[in-house]
Amino acid sequence: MSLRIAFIGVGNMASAIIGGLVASGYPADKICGTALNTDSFPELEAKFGLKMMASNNEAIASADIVFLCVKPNQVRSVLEQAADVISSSQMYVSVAAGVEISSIESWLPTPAAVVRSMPNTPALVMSGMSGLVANDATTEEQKDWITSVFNSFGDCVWVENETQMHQVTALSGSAPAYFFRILESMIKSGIEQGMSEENSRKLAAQTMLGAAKMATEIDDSIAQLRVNITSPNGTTEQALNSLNDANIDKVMDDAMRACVKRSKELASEMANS
Ligand SMILES: NC(=O)C1=CN([C@@H]2O[C@H](COP(=O)(O)OP(=O)(O)OC[C@H]3O[C@@H](n4cnc5c(N)ncnc54)[C@H](O)[C@@H]3O)[C@@H](O)[C@H]2O)C=CC1
Ligand SMILES: O=C(O)[C@@H]1CCC=N1
Repeated sequence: MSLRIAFIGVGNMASAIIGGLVASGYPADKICGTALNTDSFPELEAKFGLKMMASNNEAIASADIVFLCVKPNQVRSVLEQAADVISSSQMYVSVAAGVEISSIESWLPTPAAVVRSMPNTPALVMSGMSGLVANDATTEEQKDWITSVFNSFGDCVWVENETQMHQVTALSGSAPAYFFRILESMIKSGIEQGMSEENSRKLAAQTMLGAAKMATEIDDSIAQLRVNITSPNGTTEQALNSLNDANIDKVMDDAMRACVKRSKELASEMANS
């Protein structure tokens, strides 16, 4: 029997997860969701087949598993307002960046299984990547169930300790945006050099997909995959020299560290809210 799932805050991230779940065959009649904008309900119901509800508490009361998909600063009020309908037999799964398990535990009226996740939007196209960590109340069976849910829209890893969720955020949660930013620059340059936007986008984006497939499916080191393309004194070497001159390692390290820094700030803001 499929467990009943409530998604509190159906926006970008919840839509991506729900889309993956439904596409993988999870029965949509076991899924409900809430959002502030009730005008979006007909479209969401038509798209996913789930039931949208105006009341978080009704949705939470009806569920075995509650996905907390509101913005980080909303998690506390959602849980505190639902105190009367929360039970210790439910499992709470948060996607909120920077919100620590101990904060969620302190906002729940009763001890319960809590999983903290950091998914990413490629879940929309079944290519998501998520980091997961659970509290001690979460059983191995519940973890297996969560693994299968997160695998339904991509892949996932359980991290060794919760602190590593900051690095997960930098490596995968926020990272699709870095790759989109790089694509934007490549496409812009292609257009400025006379290519159509359509061809520039197709050439660059399909190449990013192909490179990612090679990086995930071929056992060679990433450096070796790069070397295989780089003929001595050829075209690639010139492009890589330009990236190295711009100190690409430092650019990416700075970006990752800025992401981790904000994730830590969010965690302490949420813990003290
Ligand atoms: N967008 C992303 O790439 C990722 C987002 N996240 C996390 O996912 C969470 C949601 O982010 P997005 O989906 O991007 O935001 P979003 O703004 O697209 O969605 C949030 C949804 O929550 C609803 N909402 C707000 N307050 C509510 C309340 N009190 N009760 C019920 N619904 C409420 C809004 O109507 C909206 O539908 C955040 O905590 C974020 O940290 C995590 C990983 C990746
Ligand atoms: O930017 C954010 O805060 C969220 C978390 C990871 C991706 N988006």
